[in-house]
Amino acid sequence: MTMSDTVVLDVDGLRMRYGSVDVLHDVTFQIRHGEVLALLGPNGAGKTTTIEILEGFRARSAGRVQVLGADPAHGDERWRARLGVVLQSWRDHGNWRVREFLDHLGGYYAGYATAGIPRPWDTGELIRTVGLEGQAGKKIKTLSGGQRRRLDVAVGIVGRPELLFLDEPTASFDPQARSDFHGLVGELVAAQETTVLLTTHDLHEAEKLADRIVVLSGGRIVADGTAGELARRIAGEDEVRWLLNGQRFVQKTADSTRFAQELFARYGDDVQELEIHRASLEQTYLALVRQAESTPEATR
Ligand SMILES: Nc1ncnc2c1ncn2[C@@H]1O[C@H](COP(=O)(O)OP(=O)(O)OP(=O)(O)O)[C@@H](O)[C@H]1O
Repeated sequence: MTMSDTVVLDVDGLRMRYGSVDVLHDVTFQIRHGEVLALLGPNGAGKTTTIEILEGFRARSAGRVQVLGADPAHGDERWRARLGVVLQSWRDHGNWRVREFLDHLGGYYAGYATAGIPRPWDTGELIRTVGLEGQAGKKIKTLSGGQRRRLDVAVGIVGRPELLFLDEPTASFDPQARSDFHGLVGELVAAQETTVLLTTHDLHEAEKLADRIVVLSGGRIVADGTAGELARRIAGEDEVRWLLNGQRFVQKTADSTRFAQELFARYGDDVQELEIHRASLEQTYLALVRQAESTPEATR
């Protein structure tokens, strides 16, 4: 995947209030072309609200938002054709057959093709890409859960979106379907250079797919960086364990690679059973959320 410096999504000081309750406070982040960004956060943190504002489905209370160069509150059809949204699961159109349904939806995008981006995606090629060749002639209502999710993805990308929104894409997937889906998104990003904004509660998914992670807690961004950067900042140090002349040692260090090099330089083959434990994204995430939740409102 190539990431460029072009900012495709720019959120600055975003606020959202439902009635008298503020649910987003001064949310600021950017996404660059070709980047996969995972938006993480506990239930009620404001992820779906943020995504809906960015998609143009919900009006914000304040702040500046630019998505593919336009304000989503005023995005026209041409702008919308450049976005892809993978919804929770396609329940309608059960009597349509997979190929005719995708053909039909693709028709909406034909007028929005550009010199660089042929729209829509050729239906046969799209069906192969999402792995539904065997179901192309079947009615949607006869598809299994995993096959439906593949269809959801096909619906989301039929217009070859420049920016793809995935809101909890693998919730309720079995491990095989989840793994297939991750492969599919990885291929899409690599081949099409699509930019992706993903929300998930699955930290392995975030670690696997995302170049960058933004953590939202109580409507505020509490962290923004790569999984490695967040781990180093929050969990701090790696733990190195080894056995030397029959004795066990444990050492915390900020630079475990250098520590191990020095250990071998000093003791050579006498160092045995070396283990390096890095903080997992899960530990980091839980620490971040705990820290945010224990900070008094007035000091944030
Ligand atoms: N239409 C609405 N009217 C009033 N309050 C709402 C509305 N939609 C969401 N909220 C509130 O806004 C807050 C943020 O909700 P949101 O759905 O954006 O969170 P989330 O991070 O997506 O949560 P989850 O992980 O549970 O999906 C919550 O406190 C929720 O109760």
